[in-house]
Amino acid sequence: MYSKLQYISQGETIEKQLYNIHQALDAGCNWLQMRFKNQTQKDAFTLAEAVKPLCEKYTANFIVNDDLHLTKEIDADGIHLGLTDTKIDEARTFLGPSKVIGGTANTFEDIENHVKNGCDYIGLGPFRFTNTKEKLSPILGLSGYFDILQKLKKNKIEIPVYAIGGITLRDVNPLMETGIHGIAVSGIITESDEKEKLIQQLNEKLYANIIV
Ligand SMILES: Cc1ncc(COP(=O)(O)OP(=O)(O)O)c(N)n1
Ligand SMILES: Cc1ncsc1CCOP(=O)(O)O
Ligand SMILES: [Mg+2]
Repeated sequence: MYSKLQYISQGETIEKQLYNIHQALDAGCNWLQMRFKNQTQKDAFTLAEAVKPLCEKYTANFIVNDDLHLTKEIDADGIHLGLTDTKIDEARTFLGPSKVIGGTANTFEDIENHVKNGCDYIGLGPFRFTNTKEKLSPILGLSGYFDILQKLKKNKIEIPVYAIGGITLRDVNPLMETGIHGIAVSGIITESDEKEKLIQQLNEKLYANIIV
């Protein structure tokens, strides 16, 4: 089963990224998306080369944001692609069946298309405004998730959906009630002074109804 908590990395330098990633893994994250925007290919590769063994050490899934060639070159576990990034079907052809491919969605139709094109999970958002990303799609709010998840159920479309965008601890219960699989967060973990405690609290809520 896909982990219910994804950590999306932050940091403007290789050092800051590595620090944030290491801290998040050490505090208990087991799904990492390396998001290193506006960088040279060389720096992105250098960071990915350091992140790969770290994720292996912590047995965390290593997902690369945006960069198809880097995903293949570094042999990451997968990639996350947005609505204006490489198309999901092209990525599937390029990466093969074993890599995880995630796709961003803002509407039910986005999810329908992604599923048709071989996507493995959806990042649905934004839930609310966030400073972590520029040029946000329309904010969904709780009612947006509720409507889209209801439509998925009605149309018998099954794919893990992650809520994303400005999510805090107290949003987890109401979001999970809409039928999402989990959450993808960046700011709350990066900025927390008590990461281990926060991740434990998030996981308690995310896995509350799972019987092992
Ligand atoms: C899990 C998850 N969901 C959505 C996004 C956003 O992807 P995208 O729209 O391509 O924006 P950037 O992250 O590339 O700025 C994501 N990264 N992860
Ligand atoms: C990458 C991305 N895509 C939509 S919102 C977002 C940022 C999520 O980060 P945060 O949890 O800090 O709002
Ligand atoms: Mg993108």
